[in-house]
Order: sequence, then C-alpha cells, then structure tokens
Amino acid sequence: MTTTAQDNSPKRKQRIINCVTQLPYKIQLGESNDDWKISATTGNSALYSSLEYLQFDSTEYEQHVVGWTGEITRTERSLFTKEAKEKPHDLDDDPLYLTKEQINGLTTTLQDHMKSEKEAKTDNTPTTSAINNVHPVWLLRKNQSRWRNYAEKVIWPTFHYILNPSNEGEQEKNWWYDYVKFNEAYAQKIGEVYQKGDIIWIHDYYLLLLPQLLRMKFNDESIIIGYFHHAPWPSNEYFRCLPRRKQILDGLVGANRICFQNESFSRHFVSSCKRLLDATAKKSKNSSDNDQYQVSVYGGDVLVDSLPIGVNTTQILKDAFTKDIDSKVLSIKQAYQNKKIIIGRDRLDSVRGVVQKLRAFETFLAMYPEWRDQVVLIQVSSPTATRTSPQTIKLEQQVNELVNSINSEYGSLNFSPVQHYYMRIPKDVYLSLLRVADLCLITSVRDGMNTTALEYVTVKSHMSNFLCYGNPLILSEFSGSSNVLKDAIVVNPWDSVAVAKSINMAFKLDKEEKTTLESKLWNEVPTIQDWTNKFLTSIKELASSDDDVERKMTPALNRPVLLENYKQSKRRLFLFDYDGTLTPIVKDPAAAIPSARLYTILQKLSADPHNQIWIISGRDQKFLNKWLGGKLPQLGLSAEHGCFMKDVSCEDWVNLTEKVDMSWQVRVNEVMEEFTTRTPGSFIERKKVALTWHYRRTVPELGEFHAKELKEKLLTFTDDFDLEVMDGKANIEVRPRFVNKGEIVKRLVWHQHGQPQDMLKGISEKLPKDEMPDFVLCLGDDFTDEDMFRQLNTIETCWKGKYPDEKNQWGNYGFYPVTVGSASKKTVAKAHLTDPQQVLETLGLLVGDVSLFQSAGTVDLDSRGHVKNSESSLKSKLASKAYVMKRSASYTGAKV
Ligand SMILES: O=P(O)(O)OC[C@H]1O[C@H](O[C@H]2O[C@H](CO)[C@@H](O)[C@H](O)[C@H]2O)[C@H](O)[C@@H](O)[C@@H]1O
Ligand SMILES: [Mg+2]
Repeated sequence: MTTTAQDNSPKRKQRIINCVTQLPYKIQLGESNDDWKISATTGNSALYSSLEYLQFDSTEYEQHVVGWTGEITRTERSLFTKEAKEKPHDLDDDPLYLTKEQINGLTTTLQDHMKSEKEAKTDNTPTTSAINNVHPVWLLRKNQSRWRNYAEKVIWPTFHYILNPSNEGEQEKNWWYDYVKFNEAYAQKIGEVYQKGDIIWIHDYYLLLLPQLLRMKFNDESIIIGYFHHAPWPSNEYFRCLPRRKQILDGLVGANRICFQNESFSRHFVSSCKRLLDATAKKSKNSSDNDQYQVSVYGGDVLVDSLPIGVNTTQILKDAFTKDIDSKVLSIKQAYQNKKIIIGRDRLDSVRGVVQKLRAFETFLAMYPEWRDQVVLIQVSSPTATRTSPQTIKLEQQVNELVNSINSEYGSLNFSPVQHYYMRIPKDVYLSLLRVADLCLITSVRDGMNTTALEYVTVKSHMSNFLCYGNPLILSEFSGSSNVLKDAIVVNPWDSVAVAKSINMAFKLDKEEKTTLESKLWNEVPTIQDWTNKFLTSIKELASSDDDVERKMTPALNRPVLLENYKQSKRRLFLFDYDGTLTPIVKDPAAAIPSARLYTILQKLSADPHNQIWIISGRDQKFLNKWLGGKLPQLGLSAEHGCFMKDVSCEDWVNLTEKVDMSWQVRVNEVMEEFTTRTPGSFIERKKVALTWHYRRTVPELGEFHAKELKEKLLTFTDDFDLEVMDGKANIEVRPRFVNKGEIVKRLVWHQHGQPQDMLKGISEKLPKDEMPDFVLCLGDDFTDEDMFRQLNTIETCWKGKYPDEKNQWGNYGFYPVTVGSASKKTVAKAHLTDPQQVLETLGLLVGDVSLFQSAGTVDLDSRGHVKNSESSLKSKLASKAYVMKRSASYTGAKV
C-alpha cells in the first residue's frame, strides 16, 4: 500500500495582472536627472483602494499592477533652475527624453515607494522581499496627454450621452491611432509580465481594445481576461454613433468576462453586441441575483454581468474620526452656527449636475422662505483635465452666474447661502465636510458610480459626537449609485421643484426616521474588499469551468504581423472565398457584386508581380467570369467549390469533374422542386454541376425547418452517387464529394510559384521549398472553406517535418488560414476577421491604403510610443540623445 506524502509547501498565490489607465502615482522630475518625486494621485479612489487591498491585505492573491506613468512633469521648483530661467517655455513642454538608466531608476523608485507604503501599512515591519510588482507603461512622447484624447474626448462624452458635433476628421483619426497605440503598449508590457495561469484584470474605457490584443498576442486559449467598466455604458442609440463602434466591441469581447456597475449598463452593452455584431445572448441570474448574459459572438461565450464597485468603509471610518478632523468639523460648525449645511462635491463637468443642483437650491429658497438664512450650500467643484476647453469654460461661467444670482437674491452682506469652491480639496477637508453635513445633495445627470454617495453614507453610519448620525442623502436617479443605495431620497435632477421639495422633506425628518433610513442605507454600501473578491472569485470559477467545456476562441488576425510578413516575403499566394468574405451576404445572390473598393484593392494586389491571387468560390463560372474574370483577368478563378479552374491570365476553364456521372442532378432537382413549392420564397440555383436550394428569403422558421427536412431526404440517396450535401448560409447545396476547395489549395501551394498550372496533372511534393509560396493568406467564411484551411494546416505540418529549420521569424511558414466571422465559431483557421469590411481593411493595409493603426494588432512600440525600429523611432532616439546631452550639460553648467 502506498501513502501520499502531505504537501506542506506554501500554497502559491493566484497572480493577478491588474491593468489600470494610470499608476496610482503622480510622477515628477526634480532638480536633477534622477531626482524622482512620487506622490499619490487624486481621483479613482475606489479603484485605487481595490489595488491597495490586493497589495497589502489580501492573502490569496499576488498582484502585479500595469499602468501608464501618467504625464511626467517637472516639480515646481525645478522650473527655477538655470535652464528654466533662461528658456522657460522649453521646459513647459519638456518631452522628457529619458535615458534607459533613468527609466530603470524610476522603476526602482516606484517599487521602493510601494515597499515603504507596505511597511507603513504593516506598522513599520520591514518588508524583506523586494516588491517588483509595479510595471510602468512608458509612453514618453511630446504632448503626453495625447494618449488620453480619444478616451476623454470621444468615448467619455458618448458614454455620458454627449454627442460630439464632428465625425471622424483628421484630428479624431490621429486620436484614434494614439488610442490604439496606448492599448498596444499595454499588451507589450503584459507580454513581459504574464505567466501561464495568471488572471488579467483590465479596468475601464481607456483600454477597450486590450482584451482582444492580448488574445492575439498570446494565442493561448487558457488565458483568462476580465474587464470591469467603471463608467456608464450608453444605450445602443448613442453607442452606435461612435465611428469606431465595431472596433471597440471587437476589442472588448476578447475578454472572458465583462462586468458593469449595474444591470442597465450590461443590458445596453448586450444590446449593442446584438445589433452591431449579430450576437446572440442567453440571459440568466448570477449568484448575487443580478442579470447575467452568455453572449455568443466574436469571442463567443463572453460572460456579461454587473457588480457595483464599493469603497473601503473601514479605512474611511478610521480616517474620518480623528482628533484633527474633530477640530476641523468644529470650526466649520462655528462658521455656520445655527445653519443647516448641505454639501456637494463634484467634478465640474457637464454630467455631474452642478448647474441642476444650483437651480434646485435656488428653487428651494424661493419655495420655502422660512429656510432662507438658515441653510448654506457648500459646493466643492474640482477642476477636470478639460478645464481649458470651451465647454468647461462656458460651464464655469454658468455656475458662477448662478452662484452670484442666488447669493445676491437670497444672501446679505454677512452671509452668502452658496459657498462655491472651484478647487481640489485635501482628503481631511473632504472628510470634515462629510461629517459636518446635515444633507448631501448629488444631482448628477449621468455617472457610473458616485463614490461620494457611498462615502457619505459610510461616515453617517458612525455615531459621531456631533450628532449628525444618519443625516440624509438626496441622490439623482441618473447616478449609478441609485441602483445600489435604493433607500436614499432619490430625485430627478431635471425637476428643480421636486428636488426643492425633497430638500425641505429631508430637513424635516426626525431622528428616528433618519436612523431608519441610515440603517437601511448602510447595509446597501458595497465594500471594496467584497467587490474585489467577488470579481476575482467569479473569474476564477470561469477559468476552472473552462477546463470542462470544450471551448475554443479564435484570436483576431494579428494584422501588424501579417503586414510585416507580407513585406518580407517574395512569393505570395492569396486564396479568397467570395460570398461572405469579399462581399457581405445579401438576400439576393445576384446582388452580391464586387464593390469599387474591392476592385481597387484586387487591382493593386495583383499589380505586384510577387503576388498571385485566386478566388475560390461556390459560385458558377458565369458569375465569376462576369464580375471578376472579365474585369480582372490577372486573377485565377475556381468555380463551384473546386469543380472548375481558370488559371491566372488565362481565358480557358478546366472542368475537373468532366468524367463524373451527372445523372444525380435530375433526382436532386426533383426533390428540391418539391421543397420549393412547399416553401414560399425559396428557389433553386442551378449551376453547371452543383444545385443549391436557397431559403434566405423565406419565413425564417419555415425555411430552417424545411432545410433540415430536405437535407435528411437528400441524404437517403446521395451516398449512392458519392455526393456531398452541404449546409451553407441559408442554403443547401449538393455537389460531387471528391472535389472541394481544399483540393484546389493543395494544387496551388504545391506548385512552382508564378508558373502556369497544368490542372489535370497531379502535384509534386518534391518541389524545393524556395519555389513554393512563402506567404499564403487564405480567407473564407463558410464551412466549405474549412477544407482550404485544413489543407494549409496539413501542408504546414508536412513542412514542419521536412523543413524544421526554415521557419520565418514568426516561427511559421507564412501561412495565414483566416475565417471570416465570429471568434467562437468552430474552425480550423488560426485567426479570424469579423466581416467583409474588416477583410477589405486588412487587404487595404497590405496595399498601403489603410493605416496600421486603423485597428489594433500587436505592434512592438518603443518607450515613446513609436513603432520599434521604425524611421520615426530611430529619429526620436537620436533627438533624445541630443536632448539628454543638452540637459546634463545645463545641469553641470558645461557648454554643448
Ligand atoms: O464559396 P462562396 O463564394 O462563399 O459561395 C457560396 C455560395 O454563395 C452564394 O450564396 C450565399 O450568398 C448569397 C449572396 O449574399 C446569399 O443570398 C445566400 O443566402 C448565400 O447562401 C451563392 O448563391 C452560392 O451559389 C454559393 O455556393
Ligand atoms: Mg463564402
């Protein structure tokens, strides 16, 4: 009998790679080249407290934080250096050319900072191990805020129901390219950090492309990616206004789980997937009894649900009830003796509802004269990054006018009912305001989750010595937090009268009523610990359940790699299916004709003597001749799923089924006729060899039902004739079994590139490899195209055995079998493109019509966001060297 030894080794912690838009630090360069100043950033308090929790308190997880450094600036004092005095403007837009040593030094400073934070949290117990889990994403290009433009100026407004007047102009296009690069820089950094088994957790709308990018990069089915969307998700009516809506959804659905702040945001998201990506979704309930959806589309089997973010209630209470804050509260109380205090703290942007709040307060003073002189509204509005934009300036003016008009109407020489502070306030002042408030008023017209509301309820849950326990909260129904704090006094901020009435009602609540309200509300505040653990637990469950289910996700085609390989190859073969690949599927087969764009691209591709292009279609010769052969004679054509072939620059077709008995056509036609009569809208397409029964124009349920029946009937006799009955896209097609698209592919690859074909001769596997194609892009949407992909895979396996040392720099032979359609579809292709539009974009990229950053791939970038080793990267490197020399000279006083 054997006994198993007990495993006493410490359990390995689950590694989490947490990807945030910006590291939780503000980074500044001081007097000298290595004088880094690190301080905490403001904003995103809930997310950063989750990072802190994972970093310092969680015993289950080992966290690695990947984030952009944010704009690296100079400290105020360093502006007074000799150089700064001489050339003040130079330093203002200092592009911060950093040397490798400086980058390493800064990384160490960040790690050390994290280490000392940990020591402070753990009561100064020195941390023995180094903390190597901050991984900065470097993007040091001039105008560092460029990386924010698309997210903040295009996505953010749309997600908050603000439509930009313009569509895709040049400027917006450049913003988009920077957005793509921003995401790519993350993919690259994660590539350096990732270990098999890690969970990748991505946060918010700056990183919407990252999930799919990671899938492309790792090409590893077991990789687990979770995404949490902190902002609101708009209804499809708004979302679909984004010119890049498809790319955005495509990027996102690379995740295994996509989670929102509440059910309506997840519902909107699913609706966008259904409408824009033709997704299907199954709805059920998750363990918290919230709606969850199993979305099948690009990246099939994506779990979509909601989990409202929380706050660190323990820490808030610890920070809010200190002696120092007691005295601050007292002084505020004294300043407004015998007055009720309403507080508000919002960012000053158009969706936080500061204007609505002021209007409601004005209405309140007008409607209830008894409260005049008895109430003060302390409104702290913090400036946003867009402070200098015309919209924010206009908003600022509007707010100032309202404040002045309320104060002049209802104030006096020694009292102003509105105290407006347009500034960021320190945490202790903020906590003092929460404590001192008799009422908190939140009137945002749209937000994801308003953490002020959660923090206020937390502070009011504490039996404070200033008798403000349970003071009420008025909360906008448009705020994400109203889905959580269901027992707040919920108002419509657009209805000033209703808000005014609610303020009056709130002031009249007696102690008991307040206590009841607060005790309910307090139970509704989610904690950050809970939120973090719930999110990660469900992601882990997803990871383990995936082991049981046979699930395969085909990554999106890595277009930058394709482009690079294309450029470096000399014998290129293109194998294109037609319907559903080069043209979108339409109701009438005769209407699916090539677009002008397709012609241009095919013309450009075939103009390159290194390229050979073949269209391998289920269509008949007549159709292909008319629309492709006649107009682009330089293409090779194959009709009826491989029954016929016409070589490049040749006029004659070869019939590969010449010797086949066609008597079956009569019988098949009879059966199809019978079904056509029974199914209104259906029709038969009679080709030279194949017969196709189409039911796209029928009542869908009836068409599908009869298609199934027809197939069963045909299968009863087609074996006798060695025929194949194929389920196409809303069609049933019958043709001889021995021909298929794969046979054509075999013939074309095992062939001396560029030489005429002898269609009736067999293939030779003895050809030298350097005479055969070194780049094959094969695209198809249907299951008949799987034969082509399978054939390419077989040839690749064969070459692996024959030419193990002749792979290219990407570790393959330049074969790209790519399916057009969803990532979840069963396929033997190695990658997918979503639809014919993406196909044209990809081919456009190869012929130079489309920018590399039109959509995401996985491009290696240098630390300044240029494509590695590109011309701009080299130029920037030289400029950087010169700049660094100049700078060190100015520090040492030397002349350059
Ligand atoms: O191999 P392909 O080039 O993709 O051709 C496959 C079949 O395509 C055509 O039918 C399909 O496209 C039509 C136009 O979009 C659509 O109306 C129909 O429902 C689809 O099944 C064509 O008519 C068939 O002959 C091809 O076999
Ligand atoms: Mg097709």
